[in-house]
Amino acid sequence: MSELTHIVKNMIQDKKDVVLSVLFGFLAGITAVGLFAANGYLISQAALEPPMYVLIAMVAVVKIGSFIRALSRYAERYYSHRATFTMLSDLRVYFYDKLERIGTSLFQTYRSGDLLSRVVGDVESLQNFFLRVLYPPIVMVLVFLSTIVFVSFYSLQVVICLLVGLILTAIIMPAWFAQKQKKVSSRILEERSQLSTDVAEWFYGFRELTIHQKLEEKEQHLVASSNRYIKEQEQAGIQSIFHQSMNMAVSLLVSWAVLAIGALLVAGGELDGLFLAMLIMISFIVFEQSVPMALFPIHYDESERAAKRLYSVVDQTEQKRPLSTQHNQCLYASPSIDFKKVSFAFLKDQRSTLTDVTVSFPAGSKTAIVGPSGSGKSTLLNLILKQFDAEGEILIDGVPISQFEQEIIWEKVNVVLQESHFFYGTVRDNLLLSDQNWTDEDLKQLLVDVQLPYLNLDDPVLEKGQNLSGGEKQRLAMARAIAKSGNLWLLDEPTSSLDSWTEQRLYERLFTQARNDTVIIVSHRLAGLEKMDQIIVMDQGKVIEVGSFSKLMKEKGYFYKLKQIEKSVLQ
Ligand SMILES: Nc1ncnc2c1ncn2[C@@H]1O[C@H](COP(=O)(O)OP(=O)(O)OP(=O)(O)O)[C@@H](O)[C@H]1O
Repeated sequence: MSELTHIVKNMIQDKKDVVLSVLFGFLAGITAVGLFAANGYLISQAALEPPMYVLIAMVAVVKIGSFIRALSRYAERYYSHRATFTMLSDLRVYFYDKLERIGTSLFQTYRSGDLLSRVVGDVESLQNFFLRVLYPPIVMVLVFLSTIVFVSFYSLQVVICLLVGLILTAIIMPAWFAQKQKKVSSRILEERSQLSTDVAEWFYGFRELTIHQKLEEKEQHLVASSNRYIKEQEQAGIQSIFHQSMNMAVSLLVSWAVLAIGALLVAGGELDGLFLAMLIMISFIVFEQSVPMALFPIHYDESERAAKRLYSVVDQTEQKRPLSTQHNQCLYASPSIDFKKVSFAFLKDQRSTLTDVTVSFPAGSKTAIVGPSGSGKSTLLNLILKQFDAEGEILIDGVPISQFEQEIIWEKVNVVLQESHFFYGTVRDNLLLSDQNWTDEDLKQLLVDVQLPYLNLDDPVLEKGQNLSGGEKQRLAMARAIAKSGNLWLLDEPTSSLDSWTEQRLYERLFTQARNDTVIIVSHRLAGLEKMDQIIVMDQGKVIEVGSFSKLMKEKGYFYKLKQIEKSVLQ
């Protein structure tokens, strides 16, 4: 329930639409009852041949009633849908904001398709929360209470009959339907999430599936997933129609009961026959309010599950929120970074990716991190980006990293990771991702500087940079980092696909700009490291050597051996 309470609180911020929906819903319901009551009375009066003006006046009342009912129903739909759309849009923004904070560590727990299904599908499911769960019962109770007060002036027996009908159609039967529907609803959510996950994997892995000739097999799997989802939906559709019909049948039986009770009362002289048709008509229409209650538990259950699934993702972000933001000024200057006994494992109870790492990156220093694949180099950079929480202390300018907003760090860091994403658009669009203030002239010069003089700013870039070579992507990513005005550079093998000549030009450009900045480069290549202030050598998640190039070569340790191997391979 607590998750739905969040959503109710969220909706109450748009109080006006909520109140107007209830108000017009009540007006539409009560005018419908009044209209039918007037019709029933009119029929009975007409049989007694009253003066013409009485009939004309009553027909006029009925006409005005119909008009008010239609207008109120329209206003109710208008305000309730407006409130719903506002709620959905607020929810999307809220969840996007939360997901953005947690970043890539989200994928430790969720597959991308599942996340998509939660953020799109589950938010979509919540549209029924207001439209079918929150306000219709309020309107129903208000209309029923008003009707019962009116009917009590004519017959207490009919009041009891209506109350029994209300309890049956609005409480007992929906509760029974809910039991039956629960399993189906849960299967629908599971199948939707599975389908969404399969579709996402199919798209991401399309090329590999084609090359390994597994496309057809995967397609069949996808079709099977889709068929299961459709079948569950059909099942749910059939059940809900059945439940509505059952509820309607019971409400008609109640009307028959009103007719029988009314007839007995008229025969016994306890009720004026003039009002019998009116009471029957009232019982017909008043259950119009309770028939949709057949679907109330289904929508309630669906909304609750959707809210739970959404908030279970968000709760993670709450736990990871930084403590305070009071030190966010530190990153305006080139920062120093210190790791003190830092250990980290991606998953609990699994082997450590980093173990007792103690290392310093002084302000304005240039550091290279080298070591075999899988030794934890990229993970170390990711910890500086606050992508994950680690044990031990990470300090930026002497302040614990937990006290920095993740966004403040990202804002001030120039990053090139092993894989960079490129968006569908032009070269200009992809460069301006970092800083919108660059002029076309500056951007053209930047392309020349990163050794891409042949690219035009208006050249198209396809989704994920499909029309760019690996080396072009790396140079564009570097240009994007250069276009950003941070003082801390985190570069993870930024030139692994480049030839040595281009690589050297690129580094010249980079070091000219980053003269006073703190630079950390992860590299597999050992050439050109003489210029670095320090080299950190990692192996199996541990820092095994630290020092300048000449110091490490003199010590003839691990780095020296790596260098010898590289030399022998190149000879
Ligand atoms: N998202 C992840 N979830 C679980 N384990 C991961 C994840 N990313 C990396 N690892 C594991 O952590 C270890 C260190 O990975 P990391 O990418 O930091 O190494 P690296 O030294 O940068 O390797 P490379 O030089 O190949 O890029 C590896 O054993 C890897 O399998």
